[in-house]
Amino acid sequence: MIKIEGLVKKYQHKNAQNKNEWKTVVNDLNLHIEPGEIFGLLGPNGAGKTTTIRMLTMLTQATSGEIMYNGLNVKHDQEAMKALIGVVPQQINFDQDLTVGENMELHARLHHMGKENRRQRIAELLEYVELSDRVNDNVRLLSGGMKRRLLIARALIHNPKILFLDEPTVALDPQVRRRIWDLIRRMHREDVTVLLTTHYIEEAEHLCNRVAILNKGKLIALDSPKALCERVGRYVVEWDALDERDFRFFMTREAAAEFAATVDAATTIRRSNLEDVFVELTGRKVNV
Ligand SMILES: Nc1ncnc2c1ncn2[C@@H]1O[C@H](COP(=O)(O)OP(=O)(O)OP(=O)(O)O)[C@@H](O)[C@H]1O
Repeated sequence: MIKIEGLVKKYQHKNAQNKNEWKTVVNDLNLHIEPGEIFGLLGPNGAGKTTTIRMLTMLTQATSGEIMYNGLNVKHDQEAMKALIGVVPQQINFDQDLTVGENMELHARLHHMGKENRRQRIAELLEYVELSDRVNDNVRLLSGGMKRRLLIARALIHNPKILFLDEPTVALDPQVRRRIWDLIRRMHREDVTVLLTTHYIEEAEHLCNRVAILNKGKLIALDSPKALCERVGRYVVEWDALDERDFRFFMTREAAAEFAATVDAATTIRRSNLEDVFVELTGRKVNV
């Protein structure tokens, strides 16, 4: 179980008058994530997702608040916690002069793994992410999707129980994205708790058991994707109004169809999605 209580992060920055002031980028975040969940932090650019992951993975210190993993506290048990977690960063950060196998080896040594254990685990993980045949290639030769898969393999080297992925499929094409999703689902089946950030609505809908929507550092909604969609209405009627697309939500397809029949324009009826939830809650889209 991951327990996040009253988490706050403030950064100092210069305001328009060139004076130092504090900006709160994560604002009193409270979350409990159950073992075995795939949990998504969803929000637009600048919502505070990466900063939250950085605090959870001990890359930056919280200004205040508590983070606990299975009863261990980030402030006091860093070494034990590092053994428990794996991190897939947003930036691809391999040693560019090394091969696929050497990058894995380096990481395994950082985790103080013995020689035989390293050899076995690296072979097993490269097979897992379907990169065994690239073991002797320089990492520069890998495609974007292969690099992401290798980042995942590297993060799993020490058998972590919790895996953090920051925008795991950013800039990948849809087919490659689906392959990464399969990999994440497979880890989930193998009892790894997954916490990922994304600004892809579809990713959150397909993968996550629960989603926390962040906006300007604040938690604005928390539930399963289905329950969040039901909160606004299961169906949407859309039509072209004067200079924009207008829409209304309904709980049943029948109610949506009944309303659509009264609209003096061509209408579309569709299921609601997390993008609709986001627009309803914040008045803006996730992907802008
Ligand atoms: N080291 C820093 N110093 C000052 N401000 C920062 C720092 N890191 C992040 N911020 C600010 O904190 C806010 C939240 O950034 P963060 O990267 O956590 O958002 P995000 O939701 O992950 O967005 P993205 O999808 O763009 O990564 C932004 O306004 C950003 O400019």
